[in-house]
Amino acid sequence: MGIFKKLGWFFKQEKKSYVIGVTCLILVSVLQIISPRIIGITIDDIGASRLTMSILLTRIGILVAVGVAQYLLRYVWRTNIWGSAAKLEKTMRRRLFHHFTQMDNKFYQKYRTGDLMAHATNDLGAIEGVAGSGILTFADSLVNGGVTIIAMILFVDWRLTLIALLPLPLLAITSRRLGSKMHEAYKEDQAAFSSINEKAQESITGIKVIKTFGQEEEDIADFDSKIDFAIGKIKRVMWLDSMFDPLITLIIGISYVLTIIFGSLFIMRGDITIGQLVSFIDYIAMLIWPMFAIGRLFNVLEKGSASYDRVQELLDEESVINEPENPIREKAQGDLHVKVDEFKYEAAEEKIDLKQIDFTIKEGHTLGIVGKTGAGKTSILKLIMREYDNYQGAITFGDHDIKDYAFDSLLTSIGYVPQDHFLFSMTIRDNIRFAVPKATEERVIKAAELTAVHEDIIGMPEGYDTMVGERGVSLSGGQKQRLSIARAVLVEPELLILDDALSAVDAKTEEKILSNLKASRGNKTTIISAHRLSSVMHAQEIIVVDEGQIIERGTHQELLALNGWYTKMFEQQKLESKIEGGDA
Ligand SMILES: Nc1ncnc2c1ncn2[C@@H]1O[C@H](COP(=O)(O)OP(=O)(O)OP(=O)(O)O)[C@@H](O)[C@H]1O
Repeated sequence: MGIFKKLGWFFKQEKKSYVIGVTCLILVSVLQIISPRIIGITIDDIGASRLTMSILLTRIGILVAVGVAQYLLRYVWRTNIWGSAAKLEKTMRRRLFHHFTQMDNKFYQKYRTGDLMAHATNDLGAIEGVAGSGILTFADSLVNGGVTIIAMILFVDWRLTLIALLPLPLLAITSRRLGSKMHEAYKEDQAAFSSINEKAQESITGIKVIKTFGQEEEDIADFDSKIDFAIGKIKRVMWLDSMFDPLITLIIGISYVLTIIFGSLFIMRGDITIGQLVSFIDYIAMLIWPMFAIGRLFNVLEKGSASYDRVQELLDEESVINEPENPIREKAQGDLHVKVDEFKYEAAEEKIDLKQIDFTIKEGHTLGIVGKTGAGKTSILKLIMREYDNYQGAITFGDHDIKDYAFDSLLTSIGYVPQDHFLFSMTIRDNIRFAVPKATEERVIKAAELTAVHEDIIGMPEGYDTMVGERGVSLSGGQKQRLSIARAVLVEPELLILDDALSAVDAKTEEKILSNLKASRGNKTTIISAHRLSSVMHAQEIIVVDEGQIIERGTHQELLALNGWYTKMFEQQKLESKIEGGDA
């Protein structure tokens, strides 16, 4: 029942619909007791030879009117209660999705995609169940059951009612016990479902790797073990659930036996008529559903409650990256100054991921960041994009610290092209104009030309209308990279960040893209992080990062003169491209 309290905010919000719905449910229950009563009276009238045609027709008329009224009332409660339940699902779905969009990297490291998907599907479905079938079964079991019992007392005999209901406490005791077990079992069941979801998502995404390494059998075995585990959990839920139904059948059976034995005695003693006993037996039949409803109610409520707790746990997670109270809403632009004294991904870890990083990029200039893999290049870029706040030092963009800007002001000024590019399941055109959905065709084409991908696109069967993503055309790594750059370039960002974004394009195309960018971006700033030194050669400043620190800095010429890591790499790469027959 705690879930009703947890969802109190929603029931308050939808008070009107629920009052109408539950009132109609009560009226249906009240109308329901009329038919057995009329049948009972009619049987007694037949026994006493009192039944005339006009009485019979009047009673048939009443039965029809009751039937029609029930039909209409049922329609009203259904639309009100089911309609509200759908609203709850929509509200929770939006709340959860909005929360997902607000969360930081740590959140996505903690929760896997499959787990989040399980929350957004199964759990929300179970919560909706409370507002729909939960309320229905709750009202039905209480109202229907209550009204029927009152009818039994009023129209037949209170003693017989008491006798027939003797087995009921058994139901109450068992329901209480099973309820708490069900809550725990369902929580475990949902956690197991999350882990299947995670596994399925990972296996589908990584299917190429699995196949390449011939790990299909192992992956299937792993999946099987997860399914077996989940089935064990589901079985327990079903086992607990299935305890209710036989119990209810048993209780009803005992009630029938008691009714026949004591009802016959009461007739013989002249306390009730045969017609009243017939009505009574009808009323007992009418108690079957409310009793089953109680069983289902516990199931629905415990599932809903466990799911609500799971979803609430996600909603309670707070992002550590937040906007200040009065954020700066002007567009971030100007010189970029990065001064990071120390940064660790995990405060508890000893390893320092960045230290003494200090550089300024003048507005309109280009900075190159190079260094071996794992040196800290991407980490610097992540800090500029405010993915982490827990560093010592300050990063200013224009006149303000990046932490003082509204997210929108800072992030719309930055066009970021990550190493692991991601294209959506939409047309090439929509992928390019993702951040500016209303961009004209000219702007889209210009962005594609700048990034040397236009020719590739028009060579595709449906040109810019070609679908990409999971269900679309297969693109090469280089094409994907160039589309990702086009998407960022179209925004004309104040700061364009290319994070090893040209690694899959050949040296000639890279040169073309870089010179296009240089010519088109005027006084806008660019950061290029790369392994291939030819990507950064023309930058006004290049920093060499190693183990989270800047070990060399200067222009291409200055760095060559240093005769350090940069020079060594440059010579090595020149040799490699000569061997490959390239001309970079
Ligand atoms: N989310 C994270 N949590 C903890 N450590 C991380 C995280 N991301 C990166 N690191 C660590 O920070 C260090 C620097 O990584 P970073 O990705 O910045 O290197 P990089 O120079 O961009 O490497 P590459 O050229 O291979 O992309 C690495 O030791 C890496 O393991």
